[in-house]
Amino acid sequence: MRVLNTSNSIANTYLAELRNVEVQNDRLRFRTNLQRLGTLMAYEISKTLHFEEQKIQTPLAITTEQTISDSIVLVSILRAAVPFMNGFLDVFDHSEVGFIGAWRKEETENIEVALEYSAAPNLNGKTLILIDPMLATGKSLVASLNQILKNGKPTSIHLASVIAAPEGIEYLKRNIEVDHELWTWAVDEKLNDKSYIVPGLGDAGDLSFGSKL
Ligand SMILES: O=P(O)(O)OC[C@H]1O[C@H](OP(=O)(O)OP(=O)(O)O)[C@H](O)[C@@H]1O
Ligand SMILES: O=c1cc[nH]c(=O)[nH]1
Ligand SMILES: [Mg+2]
Repeated sequence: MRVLNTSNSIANTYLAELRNVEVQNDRLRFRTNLQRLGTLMAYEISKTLHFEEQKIQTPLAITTEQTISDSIVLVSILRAAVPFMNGFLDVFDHSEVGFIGAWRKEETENIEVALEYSAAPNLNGKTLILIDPMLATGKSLVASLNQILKNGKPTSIHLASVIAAPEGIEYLKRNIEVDHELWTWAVDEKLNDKSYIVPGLGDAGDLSFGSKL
């Protein structure tokens, strides 16, 4: 697991604004901060990918650069992952993109996750980045990963989160057998009796897009 928010950087300011109940009134800022954290995390992940030398003709001469050789597939878990995913897509602009519709059926200590929509490309030989900003119980992420792996065998798997609860991290350890790397900006204290992350930030989907029926 890589927790990125361990040193001072502008990411702390974005995260602070995301958590701040007053700043949260500005939905555009909330989505923008998720997107910025997606951009910065994508940059950090890029440092762990594979590179190959590419010959480039500039207007003046031929030179070489090391460019990423991975075929990246971004898969985002609706809804809350959409703004966070947009940051990844800004960085990995040639990626293929998939979506999974997962939602927590009732918000209790023992939530169940419903999977209703799945659209993703073939994953054989690809680098999969599965994106969901909130890792609470971990059930959405595990159910989505199991679903998406029906599309093939990626070469590597990155799970991208903004805030993770210790309970969710444990759940991933117990329920994901394939090799993967979990990335997060913060590990919070715990879950409450409705399986919300504390201190967390509230409901990321509602804060991004409004409440649902
Ligand atoms: O780790 P878990 O306990 O599964 O919780 C995390 C999930 O909860 C939220 O989804 P939600 O069901 O609220 O849907 P939304 O994104 O549409 O709001 C969030 O977007 C994650 O997908
Ligand atoms: O704290 C939480 C837990 C799940 N989903 C959210 O959006 N927030
Ligand atoms: Mg929600």
